[in-house]
Amino acid sequence: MTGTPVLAAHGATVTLDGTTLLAPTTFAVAAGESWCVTGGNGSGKTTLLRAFLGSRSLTAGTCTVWGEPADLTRAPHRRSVASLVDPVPVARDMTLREQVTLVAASWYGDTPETATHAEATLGRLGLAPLGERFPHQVSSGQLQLFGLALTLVRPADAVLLDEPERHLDRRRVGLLGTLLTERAAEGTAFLVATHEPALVDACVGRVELG
Ligand SMILES: Nc1ncnc2c1ncn2[C@@H]1O[C@H](COP(=O)(O)OP(=O)(O)OP(=O)(O)O)[C@@H](O)[C@H]1O
Repeated sequence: MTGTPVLAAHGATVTLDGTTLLAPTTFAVAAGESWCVTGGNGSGKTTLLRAFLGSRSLTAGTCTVWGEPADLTRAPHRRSVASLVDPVPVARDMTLREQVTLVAASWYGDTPETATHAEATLGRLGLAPLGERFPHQVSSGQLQLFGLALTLVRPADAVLLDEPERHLDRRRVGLLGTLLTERAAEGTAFLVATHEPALVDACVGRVELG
């Protein structure tokens, strides 16, 4: 790899009261690469993603974004990283379209790009026909696609996804793999914790934990 990787872990380790949450882990993800994180239940996948988010402190080693420590308090870090790791806040009284548009507007402002990105994301995830519904009026899988829409509608150098296949049928998992490949081709780095072979196949690199 030449240049600074978007995401890099060097001996990243998390222990808590003598328990190992994440064993020492080292790898690097370049711009435009999608990597998966695999391993059994409790092997540390979510812990690793949270370390890159900056919401879980390491006890040894480093997790960096563009060579800087992952730190939620730094605005450049928050600008670089989009994530669907912990549940995204959802407004009960706004439609899916309004919420996706609101997130787009927070990045693209009062420009035509806001509607363009919102509609493209809703369309790509098959949510356009459900745009006028409220969150309680869609299924679990559709709610998962909505969470992905809120994550993917914004620009990001790196996208962290924790088991994005949750509640999705085979066709939607395939769609997600395609989306990942397309967005990576535009330069975004992906780190995806998954138990889904189709998503592993869509990735160019793999970190096996446990
Ligand atoms: N707050 C906590 N206190 C103590 N142990 C924790 C805490 N959070 C997680 N753990 C432990 O850390 C380990 C790693 O958890 P983590 O959620 O990262 O695993 P995972 O690989 O994402 O698992 P899964 O596939 O089940 O989602 C587990 O053994 C878990 O029990």
